[in-house]
Amino acid sequence: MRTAIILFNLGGPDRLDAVKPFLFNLFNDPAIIGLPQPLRWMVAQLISSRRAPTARSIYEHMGGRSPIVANTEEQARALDALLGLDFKCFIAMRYWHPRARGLVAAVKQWAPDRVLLLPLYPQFSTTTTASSVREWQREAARVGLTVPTTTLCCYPDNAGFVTAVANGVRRGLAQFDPTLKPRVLFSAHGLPKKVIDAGDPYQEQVERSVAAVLAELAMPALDWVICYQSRVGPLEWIGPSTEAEVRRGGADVVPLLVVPIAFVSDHSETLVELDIEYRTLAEERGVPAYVRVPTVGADADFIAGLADEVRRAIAAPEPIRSSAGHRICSTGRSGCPCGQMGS
Ligand SMILES: C=CC1=C(C)c2cc3[nH]c(cc4nc(cc5[nH]c(cc1n2)c(C)c5CCC(=O)O)C(CCC(=O)O)=C4C)c(C)c3C=C
Ligand SMILES: [Fe+2]
Ligand SMILES: [Fe+2]
Repeated sequence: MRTAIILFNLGGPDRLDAVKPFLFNLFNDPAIIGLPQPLRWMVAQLISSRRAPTARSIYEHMGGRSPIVANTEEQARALDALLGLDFKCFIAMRYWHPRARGLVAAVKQWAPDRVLLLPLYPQFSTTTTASSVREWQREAARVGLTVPTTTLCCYPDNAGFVTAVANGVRRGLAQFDPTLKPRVLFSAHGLPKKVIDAGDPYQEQVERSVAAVLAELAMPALDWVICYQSRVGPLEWIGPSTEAEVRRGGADVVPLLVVPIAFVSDHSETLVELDIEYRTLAEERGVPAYVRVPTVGADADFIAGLADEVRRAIAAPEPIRSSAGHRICSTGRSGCPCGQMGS
């Protein structure tokens, strides 16, 4: 039985000239801006033009490109090595290359008996996982890739993921002067509040990830908070913001340990926003020490956790179907909220 595993992530520009079209693809996604066409197309042109200079300077800090593809390739190689020859990982980024459109033919040519969609987002959101799944379904239908396909919707408290994050927290805490009592900021990508109000389970799943990490750490006296970064646009986003928490760390004069809890590899949101912008803010605000925990990347525990999810998904009974009738969840988790979110 040959299984093609499609690893989804958001993607990022591979050169500075790609910043604007990457942003356009992002804002033209109905999962991000829910306007009808041609209005969405016009708004996406406007916002991507406005955002491009800021985004360009972000990517200039990383040598003019996002490292997200290279980092995802490393994860794919590690997962391939663990799963063996009956499995093959392919990478599909949502807003820049390699994209689903260019990938479906290669997957079809590999002649899998089944396809497993594995988002590199531990927590499900309509803006990320559901959007990637929908694009994959469209592209697979276009080339007649009709083999059974299931989606691993989410794995917020996967044991390997949780252990990898908890180990990162332990290593991070060890970097502080033992007389100091750092505060842990679990930082996740934010979302507009109205997306959560419409029933998106992302925030609840982020909270579930943090609860699992805290349970594994078993440090009842730990000072911690969940916060949300990377806000763009005029809408109200869920909070507290990571930026506000960095300021609070300065006001309270506590050292900060920043832990990415929704990103599983490094890119602009970690290498620039956390490592440059918030570190600078922390220095300006008098935070006594600022340490950022690396993302889980190709950490052995994390990759083993993904392999567990793959094996469990394959063994699961009939997947939960979304309201649109698509197979969206193969976790076998009863009551998994993704099933109601449409695909
Ligand atoms: C405006 C809406 C956005 C929503 C909603 C959103 C959700 C969301 N994004 C990620 C993960 C990533 N985002 C990345 C970049 C990025 N995201 C937005 C906007 C929204 N994201 C923008 C405009 C950008 C581009 C960079 C910038 O201009 O700031 C990336 C990739 C970064 C890279 O490759 O360098 C990731 C990954 C999640 C997990 C999420 C919701 C849960
Ligand atoms: Fe984003
Ligand atoms: Fe699910």
